[in-house]
Amino acid sequence: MYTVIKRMEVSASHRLNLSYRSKCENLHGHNWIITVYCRSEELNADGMVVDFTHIKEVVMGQLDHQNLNDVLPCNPTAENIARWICDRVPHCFKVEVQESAGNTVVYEKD
Ligand SMILES: Nc1nc2c(c(=O)[nH]1)N=C([C@H](O)[C@H](O)COP(=O)(O)OP(=O)(O)OP(=O)(O)O)CN2
Ligand SMILES: [Zn+2]
Repeated sequence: MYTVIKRMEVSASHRLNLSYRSKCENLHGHNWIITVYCRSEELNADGMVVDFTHIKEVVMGQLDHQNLNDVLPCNPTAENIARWICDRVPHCFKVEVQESAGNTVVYEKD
């Protein structure tokens, strides 16, 4: 079994739509540290599970320096960001989204 791990820093903005009053309803930014895990028993013809560059294109290409409310079709919480990435990267089984030093979400496929 091979595991590819790609870590990236995404600078972006968001505002959360919440059912309670919160400062997070206001537009603000984070430097999210995003770690993507991909796993496969087999390598492709290029000898890879998935190219690091492809993972970067999916994540950075679509999220970096964007307003995540304009990109995700749902509330851009760390949980939804993690799921959104996992659904788009080939062979991805886990995504960690660290919003700040003390706040991290992990999404894993069943
Ligand atoms: N489960 C989640 N909780 C919260 C999320 C989230 O995505 N998932 N997101 C937010 C907001 O993005 C908010 O901007 C977080 O702001 P922050 O200042 O980091 O939050 P805290 O004050 O709780 O963090 P400290 O590290 O304690 O300063 C809020 N919640
Ligand atoms: Zn936030």
